[in-house]
Amino acid sequence: MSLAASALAYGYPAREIGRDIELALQAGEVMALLGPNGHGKTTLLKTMLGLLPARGGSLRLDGQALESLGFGARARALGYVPQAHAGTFAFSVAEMVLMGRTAHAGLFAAPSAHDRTVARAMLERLGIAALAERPYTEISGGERQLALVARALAQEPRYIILDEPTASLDFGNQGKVMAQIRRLAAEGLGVLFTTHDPNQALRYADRVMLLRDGRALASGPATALLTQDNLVALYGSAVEIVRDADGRLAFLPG
Ligand SMILES: Nc1ncnc2c1ncn2[C@@H]1O[C@H](COP(=O)(O)OP(=O)(O)OP(=O)(O)O)[C@@H](O)[C@H]1O
Repeated sequence: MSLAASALAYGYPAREIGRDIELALQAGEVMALLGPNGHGKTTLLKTMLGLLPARGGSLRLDGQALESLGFGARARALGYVPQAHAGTFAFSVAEMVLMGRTAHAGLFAAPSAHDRTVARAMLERLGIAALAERPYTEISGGERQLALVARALAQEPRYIILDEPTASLDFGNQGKVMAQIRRLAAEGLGVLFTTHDPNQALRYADRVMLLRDGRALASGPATALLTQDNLVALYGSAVEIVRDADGRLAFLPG
């Protein structure tokens, strides 16, 4: 069971962003994608989700060509947490999360009691049940981010792809969301997330891909690849390293 890219080239109609991507996200594992701003992380995620057409190579979802699957089959399998955005329509947070169930119920079907139970459980899981009746447009950026994670979980996907899931979260909520990510993998989901924090990748990811200029500088076990030399090569700037008495590492920029 995997979401796999082979010789993948990706980008926009008028512009290639990256190529030669070999990636197989297995069920039950957490993979982090790291790279400098503007080097193709979001574009690669959208391509893996089938939201942007691949420019070359292949994508397979549990062995089947991604493009051969209908929208519904893809939506049931792949959950997406985009970067938090302001949102335009004043749906309540509960309604927003319930929309995650449309992959199961169909766009025009009324949500069932089960759909409502799942959506409610995900609000509680993310600690935002108290926001259920608030308009999505009137909650904070971090609260929106938690609601987007709850919506993707309400979909009950087999793989979940998160674009900077902790970017606007406070310290406590960063830990909560990352703990959820590990829990989802323990429950059998494949999890792929982008982050600008190598420490987060080191702590929570099994494997990492280091993306520079749209290509993989390296891909493999997080503990083996997250080294000072690799991070200097990835970001093109100085990286400091600190080590505690037990030998645990942390990276600092500059
Ligand atoms: N719709 C688009 N059409 C054409 N080019 C785009 C489009 N969206 C993004 N780009 C370009 O694609 C490149 C990669 O952008 P992308 O958003 O994938 O980078 P990223 O690594 O996710 O960046 P960040 O860490 O800043 O979020 C950038 O040069 C960006 O300007």
